[in-house]
Amino acid sequence: MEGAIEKVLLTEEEIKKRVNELAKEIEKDFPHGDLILIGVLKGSVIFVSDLMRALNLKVTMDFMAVSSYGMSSETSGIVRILKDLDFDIEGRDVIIVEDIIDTGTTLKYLYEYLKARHPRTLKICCLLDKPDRRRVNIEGDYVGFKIPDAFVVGYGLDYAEMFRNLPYIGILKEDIYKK
Ligand SMILES: O=P(O)(O)OC[C@H]1O[C@H](OP(=O)(O)OP(=O)(O)O)[C@H](O)[C@@H]1O
Ligand SMILES: Nc1nc2[nH]cnc2c(=O)[nH]1
Repeated sequence: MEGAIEKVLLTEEEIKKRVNELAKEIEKDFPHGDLILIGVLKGSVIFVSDLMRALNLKVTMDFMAVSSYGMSSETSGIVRILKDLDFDIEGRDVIIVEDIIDTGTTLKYLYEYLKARHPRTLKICCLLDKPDRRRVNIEGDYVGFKIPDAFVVGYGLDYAEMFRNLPYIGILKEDIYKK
């Protein structure tokens, strides 16, 4: 698995430190807690688990499953909802937790979809942001790291469902996905 990685972009330690900082920013904005964190499956599963444990607040957790990349390293441009929320979010403070904003297609779609359910507040927390690749206008409220335009894996992020379990974030060698 390690042989497929061109370069380690963010180490386990760097990610941990930044996740703790993001949790502090969220605690400052929502001192009374009672937040709903919505993890976006599958990529955000490790990030949302770590973020939730770093938050010293009352939080509940829900998940949506969406997919637009499938087995590819390029977006299909079509977001498919594979699992919807279990809870009603009307009148609640909600944070969408994502692993990455790339073209922005997934988050833009999700943001509008959830906004229509009338939460009291709706924020976006994403670990990684690739601003150079943006195709639609959407930004994170809490952003872990801005990264260059390269296809990254690890810490939840996959290529064809592999590499999610790497503890760090690495740039995938081009010959793996450009075959
Ligand atoms: O900004 P975008 O260009 O839309 O890309 C971001 C999305 O791509 C990945 O999801 P993917 O469709 O690969 O599903 P996964 O989370 O199950 O890996 C990632 O988890 C984001 O949801
Ligand atoms: N694994 C992975 N998924 C993505 N989805 C959008 N951009 C990326 C990326 O760089 N890596």
